[in-house]
This record gives sequence, C-alpha cells and structure tokens, in this order.
Amino acid sequence: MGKTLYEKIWNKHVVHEEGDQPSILYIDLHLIHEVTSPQAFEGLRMNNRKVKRPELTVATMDHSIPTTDRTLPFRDEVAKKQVDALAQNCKDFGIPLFDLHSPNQGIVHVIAPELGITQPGMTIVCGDSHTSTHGAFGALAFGIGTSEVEHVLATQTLKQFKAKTLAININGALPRGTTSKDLILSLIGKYGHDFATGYVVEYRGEAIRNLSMEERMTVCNMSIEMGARAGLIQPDEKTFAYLKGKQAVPQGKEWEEALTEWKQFYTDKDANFDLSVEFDASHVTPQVTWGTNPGQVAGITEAVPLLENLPSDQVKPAKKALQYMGLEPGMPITEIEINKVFIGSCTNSRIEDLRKAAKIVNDYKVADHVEALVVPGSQLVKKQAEAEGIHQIFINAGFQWREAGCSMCLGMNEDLVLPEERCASTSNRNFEGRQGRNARTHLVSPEMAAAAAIAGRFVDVREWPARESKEVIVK
Ligand SMILES: CC(C)[C@H](C(=O)O)[C@@H](O)C(=O)O
Ligand code: SF4
Repeated sequence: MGKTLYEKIWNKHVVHEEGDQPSILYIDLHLIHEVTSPQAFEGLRMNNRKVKRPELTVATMDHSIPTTDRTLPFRDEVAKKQVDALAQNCKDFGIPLFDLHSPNQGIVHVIAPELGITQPGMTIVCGDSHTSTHGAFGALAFGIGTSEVEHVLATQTLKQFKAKTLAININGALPRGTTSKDLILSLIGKYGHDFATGYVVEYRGEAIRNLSMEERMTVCNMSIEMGARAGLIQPDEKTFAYLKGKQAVPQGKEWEEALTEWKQFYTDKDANFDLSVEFDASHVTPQVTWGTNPGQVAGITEAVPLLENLPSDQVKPAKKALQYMGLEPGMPITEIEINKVFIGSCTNSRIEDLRKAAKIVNDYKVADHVEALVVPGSQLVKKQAEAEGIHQIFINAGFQWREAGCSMCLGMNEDLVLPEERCASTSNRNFEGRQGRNARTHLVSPEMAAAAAIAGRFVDVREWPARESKEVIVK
C-alpha cells in the first residue's frame, strides 16, 4: 500500500521505534524565539550540556519586542530581559540569531520560509504553535513545549507518537474578492475549531494547488486553530520556484540534488488516510469571526447567529462569546463598528498580504474613530513594501507603519487593543484577552481589514469601489 506525505517524512526521520513507546524523530530545523527558550537554556546549563547542532538551530526576536523606533531603549523590562537572555544564550551556545537590528529579523514563521531555511521534507519544530505554517512547503512542522525545546537543543531529536492522518480535499475555485484566509476560516466554521484534534492534516485538491506559496502558508498557519498537530501541502513546481535563489537554499549542482530529493515528498495515489473530508472553495465568501474561537465565524452578508439556530452544544459557548464580544444575536455583520485595525501576524503579514490590503486602501483615508496599524512580518517584507511604495499608501491613508514583529496579534508588547475596543485583525486567534484585557477581536483577511479601517465597520470587499490612485500605483 502507498504512503502519505506525512508517513514518508516520518519514516525518513525515525531514529528509534519500540513497541507502544513514542518514537524518536530526528529534527532537521529547530527555530527558537525569546519567549519559549530561556528556561530550556537554563536546563542545559544546570545539566552542563551543550547544544547538539547549533547550526541547525535558528533564533529570532519577535514576540515581545516593540514595533516602534528600535534605537530607543525598551520600556518593558520583562521583554528586555527575554531579548537579552536570547542574545546571551545564542552567543554562549553558538546559535545564529537575527536580532532586533538584523535585516533578516521578523516573525519566526515569516523569516524561515522567506530565507529558504524552511525546505520540503524537513522536520521542523519550534516552541510555538503556529510552526504549522511551514507545512506549506511539505515539511512536517509543529509546535513543542519548553521542556521539548530543551530536549531538541540537547539531542536534535524529539519523542513523538505518530499522528492520525486527515485529508482535506478542497476543490473549486476561490471566488473573486475572497482569499485563502476566508477559505481556512470558512473551513474551520464548517467543521469546528477542534475537529482535526490528533490529526496531521494534508490539504489537497485543485483549490490548494492554485494558491500561491504565501496563501498556502496562511492556510497551514491556521491548522492549529482546528486542533491539528500539523498541516501539510505537497511540494510542487510553485514550491520549488519560490525557494529557488533564496539565501539558505543550495545553488548549482546542489540545487539539482535538493530538487530530486524534494520531489519524493508526495502522497502516493493508493495511500490511505485515517479520515478524508471534502470542501468546495467556490462557495467561500469574505469571513468575519463574531465569537471567541475561529470557528465562530460568518460570511460578510450574514448576521451574528440567532442562538435558536445553533446546534444545542454550541448555544452556551456562543452566548458567552457574544457577551464578551458585546454583540447581539441576529446583528448583521456589516453593522459591526470597529475602532482598531491590525494588519500583521504570521498568518497575514507577507508582501502579498500587504499588496492586497494596499490595493483596497488606495487613496482612501482611515475613518476618524479608527486606529490602524500595519506591522510587516519581517524586515525583508518591510523593505520590499517600501521599495514598491506600498508603505506610502498606508501612511497617506493614516495607518501606522511599524517595524516587524508579532505585535498586536497577542499584545505582549505595547501594541494593545484596549478594554472593549473592537479590532479587525488579520491574525489567527480571537480568544478572550488575546489582544489585550477585554479586547474584542474579529479575525478577517487583509483586504477585509483594510476596508474596515476605511469604512469604520465591516464591509463586503467584493463590492469595494475601485479608485484610480493618482499618487502611487501598487504592483
Ligand atoms: C508565545 C507562544 C508560546 C505562542 C504560541 O505558541 O503560539 C504565541 O506565538 C501565540 O501565537 O499564542
Ligand atoms: S504572530 Fe501571533 S500567532 Fe504568529 S507567532 Fe507571533 S504571536 Fe504567535
């Protein structure tokens, strides 16, 4: 019988298997950041251990750092401590680090793909749940806990039980005005925020093949938001074209060898998945979450659900969510007014995201009562956007243009949504307090966030009036 992509990567990396014990997997790439690594390094020091393969470990600063002027001293002492600890740990253990002033600094899940560090067929781990993003390249990538971070640092291996496999077959074409963010949100809306628990998902089908690499990353990024252990997409010509010439990707003869290797990573025709589901992309509409998990979501032309229309097990959580969100059942989504907009995070802060948002912004202005931020996912994205003039479109419209980092996605720095403020956010999590105490988060695509910034409420981007900008033409 044939093998799935997951099984092929797994088999290539198993170092040891024994009965009903977890297997030991070899790890090709270990990504680290300032929040989940300090205790792991402390553990190493206490046991007098070294990092086994520092050259297969890559560090960046992203979660707690300010996104304002980086020549100024930190105002947050905890963040300063975390960042200093990471710098010291990388120095002491010989680990490459993209620090605050590096041109390659950025959100860990944005920089590894854009530098070509993420490659097909790899096992990739990070003390961070959205490591699933890298699955877009056909890499088995997942988040681990701090004690596992220590284990990987010390041994370059990880204990793992094999997961079940789930095929999500997505066919049909995404309609105009919808994005891969709407696709993944409506998928989670249909099946629920925990339906993939215990599975490694492989996204398959025509709709997935038609997505760009950046769009695929948005999909894989949110795998964890439906409970999946990891999300995978089979590498193809688009994957290889994206990687070609990237900083960390082999060149010349070695590129040819790498290609041959990467082309082995596909699911055989006669492979079996533990579970398969179908999804039609042609029905996707622009999505807006109304609740406190990503599955509590509706189309832009719909309304916040009436409680009596919900399945009985969803009534109580919906009631609680609506109370927190300050919304009434039956309220049309287009009547929800917002006061914050965050375009950023490892879900939607890449150059294509910023281009799409800028196209909507054009030469409109941010609504008076709205504070809007654009936080590029990396310094390279920021530089690229500035070279294309995109930053100017945002700045002219009244958006703040920031330095790269996680920022308002989780509010570990000063970029917060204030109590009872309502934010249209391109990030991936909307649980209570995620963007700040009592903050209300609505997850949307970059286009929907841009349009909300201008209209001051949610609007249907499919009907967004196009305007010819006189000043800047976005590519
Ligand atoms: C801080 C980190 C551990 C966390 C995660 O694991 O996901 C963060 O990135 C998040 O998105 O909530
Ligand atoms: S951008 Fe948000 S989701 Fe992504 S790693 Fe940072 S905090 Fe986590």
